[in-house]
Amino acid sequence: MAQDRRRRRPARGHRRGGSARPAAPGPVLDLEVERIAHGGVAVARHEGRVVFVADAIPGERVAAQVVDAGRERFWRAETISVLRASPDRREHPWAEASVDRAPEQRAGGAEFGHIAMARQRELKADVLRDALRRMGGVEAEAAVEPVDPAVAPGVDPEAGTGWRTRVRLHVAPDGTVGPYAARSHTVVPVASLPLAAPAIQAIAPIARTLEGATAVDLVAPADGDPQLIVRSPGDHRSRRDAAPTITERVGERRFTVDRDGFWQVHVGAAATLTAAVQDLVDPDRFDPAADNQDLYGGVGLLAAAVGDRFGSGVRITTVEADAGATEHAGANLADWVGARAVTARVDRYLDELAAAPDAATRGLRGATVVLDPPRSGAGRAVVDRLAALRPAQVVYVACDPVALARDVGLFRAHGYELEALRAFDLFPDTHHVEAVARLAAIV
Ligand SMILES: C[S@@+](CC[C@H](N)C(=O)[O-])C[C@H]1O[C@@H](n2cnc3c(N)ncnc32)[C@H](O)[C@@H]1O
Repeated sequence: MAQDRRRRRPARGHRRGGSARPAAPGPVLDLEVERIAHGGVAVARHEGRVVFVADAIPGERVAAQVVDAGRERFWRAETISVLRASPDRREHPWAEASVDRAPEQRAGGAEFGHIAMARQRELKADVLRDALRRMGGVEAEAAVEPVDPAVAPGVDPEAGTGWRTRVRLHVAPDGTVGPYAARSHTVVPVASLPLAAPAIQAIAPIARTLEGATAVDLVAPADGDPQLIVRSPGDHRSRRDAAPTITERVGERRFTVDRDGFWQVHVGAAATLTAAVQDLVDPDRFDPAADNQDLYGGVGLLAAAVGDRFGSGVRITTVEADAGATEHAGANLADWVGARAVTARVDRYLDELAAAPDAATRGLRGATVVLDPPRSGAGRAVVDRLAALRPAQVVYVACDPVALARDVGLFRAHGYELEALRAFDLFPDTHHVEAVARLAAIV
């Protein structure tokens, strides 16, 4: 039943740029929360209409402020008080992200922090299973595994804190430094950054004002000092300037990475994905002499995982759009004479493979492909091209369950089946989850 408990207060934050907060606030509703949806919001119903409600746990009853009553089919709402708490509700480890604060003052990026860790992982598994059923057409079970403390020293997987090695803070026009509030571009001042690695917590300029800056990037590499980069409107690097680099590590293996380049965010993520890819490549289908591929390869992390698993004779090509990353991949993979790094967009690279003179007889037949696309997934353009080249198996590393599920559906239409699936809690206290799947050519 609709109850006009309280009208929305105007935001008191420090704004930069346009706000994602819609301009049509509605009533405060009393909602029974049903389940979690992709994106971390929960699903409830009000008079037949779906309401997506933030900061609520399935099984709870909450009072929630509707923030976009203008929509016909569904509304969005934010929890303003918990009327019947789930036994899994806990005190948020980040006070500034707590449901006790007004929604417009809640720090973003920790939207699951109010949920006990074990339940966070169950909810992520629910979303993954549901996406695979609806979009991939498969029933698949995968528990979301916490990061093994052995590869993330000092990080307690049951606390969900201290894991982020990359943090972007924003700077408001008055110089206030902080994260954006959830679902907005309002900079929220904070006294701490508990999800960040301790090295980042130690240098984050959250108590300072930085007038004229737009953002601050903080990076804690495995080796060397943490980095603080202040971004300003006129920033640009000459093409002739060498990009600053850092060193990351998985076990004893070192990787050179551009300081601004891509590297997995959780302190234990690179080691976790290395082990997962090594586990999910089916050795019976692996041919070291085939034209194996690491697509969306970054600086070669997962090509190295395959190389370390199958030995120095492995042939593998890592393909990446960012030329700086490919250059590092070439050096990072120097231990394998059969490894090479190519700068290309994956779809165009696959077109070139398909056009090669021996494509029909050889192509990727018998090859193993590691596929680790950005959040939007590989998509039809890449899946159709790749499947036409008939690799024996594809190990798909995915940070978005819905994009993975869509692409699993596309692969299945080409005669591939989902054979194995694991999932990892590489983003504790957020709704994000990483999955690694093996698709094998069946027909
Ligand atoms: C999720 S990251 C994975 C990188 C690497 N596998 C790792 O784990 O470190 C995705 C990578 O794909 C690259 N990328 C994005 N779109 C691409 C495209 N269309 N073709 C090739 N690479 C692309 C990005 O630059 C990024 O390095």
